[in-house]
Amino acid sequence: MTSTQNPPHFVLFPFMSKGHTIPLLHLSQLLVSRGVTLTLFTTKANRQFIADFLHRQSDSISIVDLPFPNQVEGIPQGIESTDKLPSMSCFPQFATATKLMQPDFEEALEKIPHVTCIVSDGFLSWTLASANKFGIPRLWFFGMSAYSSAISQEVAVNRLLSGPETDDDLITVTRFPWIKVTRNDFIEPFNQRNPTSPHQDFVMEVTMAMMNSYGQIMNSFYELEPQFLDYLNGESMPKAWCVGPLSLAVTDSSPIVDRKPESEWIQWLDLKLAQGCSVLYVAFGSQAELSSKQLEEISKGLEESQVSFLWVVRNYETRVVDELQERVGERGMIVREWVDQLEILKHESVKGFVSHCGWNSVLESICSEVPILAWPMMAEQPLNARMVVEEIKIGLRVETCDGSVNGFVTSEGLKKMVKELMEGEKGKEVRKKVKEIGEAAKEAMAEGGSSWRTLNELIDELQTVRNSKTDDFRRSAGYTISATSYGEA
Ligand SMILES: O=c1ccn([C@@H]2O[C@H](COP(=O)(O)OP(=O)(O)O[C@H]3O[C@H](CO)[C@@H](O)[C@H](O)[C@H]3O)[C@@H](O)[C@H]2O)c(=O)[nH]1
Repeated sequence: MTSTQNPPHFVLFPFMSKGHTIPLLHLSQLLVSRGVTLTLFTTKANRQFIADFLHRQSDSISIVDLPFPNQVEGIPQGIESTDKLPSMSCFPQFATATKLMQPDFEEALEKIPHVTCIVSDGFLSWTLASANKFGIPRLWFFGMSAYSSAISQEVAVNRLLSGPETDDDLITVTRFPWIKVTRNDFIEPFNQRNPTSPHQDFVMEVTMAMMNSYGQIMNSFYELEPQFLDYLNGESMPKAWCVGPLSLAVTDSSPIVDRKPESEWIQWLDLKLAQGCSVLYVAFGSQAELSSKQLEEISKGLEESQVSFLWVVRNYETRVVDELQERVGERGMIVREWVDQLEILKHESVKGFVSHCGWNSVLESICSEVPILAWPMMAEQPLNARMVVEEIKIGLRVETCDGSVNGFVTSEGLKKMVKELMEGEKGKEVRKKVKEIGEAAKEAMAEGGSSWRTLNELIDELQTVRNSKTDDFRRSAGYTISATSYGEA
């Protein structure tokens, strides 16, 4: 690292959603191990989760909690995290409400001397205005893969979704012609022929802030998706810095991770290992919503597959899962609490993962060398599922009854693919592949690896920029893009 006047101090502001917060907490750990001090912004109700995640004794991290806006239409009082929302349809109101935090954020920012940069979630686009006010470079973090970012960009720029007759027609992605997508791979407002909605305004604000920021931090590693990362870095976008998989920041000797006493489910996994049983882990992230009918089919499919399974459920109808637990006895375990997913995936008995393909889950599966049975449910998950199955080939896909990306999955469709993943020939192939990619991930994060070097370069570059004579750091990045020029692209 270059010798400088002021030691590096990063401000981190994660979005109030577990899938967006956790990777930034892992990044905190990597930054602290490189001598960076941090101020982490959150809200009062999220503080405990963050404090529990990080070691309380760490002098290098200060947590500042800001009040979450009161009386937001459609958001029940006291809800400050997307996993607690009554429904994900409230997401646009929730995300838009965060703008009201800007004055408090700026008041707190004023008191922090010598901030090197602000790393904030892509959804907190208003933090760019705050960063500009204080002359601080802003980087955004989304927690998406380069693959899904690149495909989404190509599809939007070339207006590929305005063409197909049906939502399941295959569309060739212009710059990546071996990749075919459908309109069903995208959520609102991206899947609309002529997107016009308040959600679309929110997306435009996020995009404009991204284009006028210093760069983005990506939770991925170069060797996993070189064409897609080269594409993003070749376009007129701020630079993407690939510094992951961030979950590899957690090692058994990690200084800032709290160790918890052994949980009931880890004891159950130990027992399964001793009995020589392979376990299927089933989890759909922190915010997926399942209908009662779909829940019944999953229960039936898991029961009839005859495999040992550990299923982590969230806010689901308890009757269905209680009955399943009774029927399968000790062959299966259903957990309703927040678990340490990484610890589960790393357990030697776990040999398969039925996943919604949230990007953190995909990376955690890669790092634990566990193949995936992909069942995308929302957000960019259908694209992640395509990447997992068709591009990097570390997983299979559940069968939907109509063959559509987001179709209903029957117990038969689930059972058949669970058996293939755990016992079949295709399962063997993806298991071999995920092992290779898992090893490459560890190399990328180890000393001298691509992600290790990139993070060092990023810290050095930001330090140089901040300690240079000019305050206009944006000039060195060489871009200022207006809403009009993006709209015309
Ligand atoms: O009981 C639990 C449940 C979840 N997790 C962790 O929570 C995170 C969940 O992240 P992810 O697998 O990405 O799922 P979501 O919470 O659904 O993530 C949101 O954010 C991701 C990153 O932007 C997107 O890829 C997803 O589509 C979006 O739904 C992972 O680190 C899990 O290990 C736990 O540790 N314990």
